[in-house]
Amino acid sequence: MGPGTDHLRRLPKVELHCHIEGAARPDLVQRVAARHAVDLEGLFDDAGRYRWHDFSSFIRAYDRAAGVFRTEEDFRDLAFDHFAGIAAEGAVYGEIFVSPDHAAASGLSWRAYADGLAAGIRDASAATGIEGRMIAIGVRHHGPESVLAAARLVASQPHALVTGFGLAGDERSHHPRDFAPAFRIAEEAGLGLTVHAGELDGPESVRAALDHLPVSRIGHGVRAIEDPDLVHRIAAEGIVLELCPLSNIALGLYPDVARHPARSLMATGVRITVSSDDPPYFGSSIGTEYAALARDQDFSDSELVALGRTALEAAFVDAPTRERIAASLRDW
Ligand SMILES: Nc1ncnc2[nH]cnc12
Ligand SMILES: [Zn+2]
Repeated sequence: MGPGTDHLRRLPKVELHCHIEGAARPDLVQRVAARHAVDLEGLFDDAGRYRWHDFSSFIRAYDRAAGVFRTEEDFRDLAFDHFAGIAAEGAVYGEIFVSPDHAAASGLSWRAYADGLAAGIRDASAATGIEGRMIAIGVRHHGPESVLAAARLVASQPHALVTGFGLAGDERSHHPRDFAPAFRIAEEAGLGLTVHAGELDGPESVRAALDHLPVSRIGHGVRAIEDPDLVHRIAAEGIVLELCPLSNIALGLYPDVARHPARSLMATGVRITVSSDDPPYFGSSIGTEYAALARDQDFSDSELVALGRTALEAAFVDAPTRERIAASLRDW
């Protein structure tokens, strides 16, 4: 990261968009696989990185690595590793996407899966002071029925640290209106709402999501930049974008950080935040996202802290916790 690394490391950060299964580092996956004698042949390349080359092969590797985690303790270890890691990079608050579908694929109940992850968050909080919450997601390419079942499950079994509901997976499958019933259930359960859009598909996908789903945030949303009217609408409605620049570059949306639309979106009045998405897959981390914007888009310290402030305003967290963390950003 070069000069100023320690300074940037200490700058307080807030992360809204990280998939917990996508945060599983290869060495942790190997350790947990050894517990259960799982064969990992072909999952990693010679340098020990996940092997994938496009969104579909990324999802296949992701699902295979996620399937290694089988017990409540495995998920505790995964959440602890993630939250302790981002705290070491200066994060003071983080949200993770968690997945009822992946819980089921691992042979765990939703309750055991969420309790395991919550134990990891609480242990990391005790060790570092970081706060964390979970957003349950439905997987879009598993279809509307699956997402509806996920919403019903999460709404019928509330968990103190599960404060949001969202939709991830392949944006090119199904129309947002097909998921409106699931979002209505999550909304009635009092959960914060977000949807992945404008990542694998263009601005029309973001517009359809806003037209049909009662969300306050969009996961990515970056390709809204291709439609000035839509950018204006997003700014006017105060919708917060969960930008993930290094993920976008890894998936080939933009050639490099300098040409990522983060600053352009901010300049139009859109409320932006930055996150790592799936760190070991995309060579990202919350710290390197901030450092990349500082280095390649000239974000000043106060602009970087403002990203965290926006993220905290948009966070799916109770008011006292939000206020306590906001105070730590003000003090910096
Ligand atoms: N970048 C991404 N886009 C959509 N769904 C995902 N699930 C995990 N990472 C994702
Ligand atoms: Zn994502």
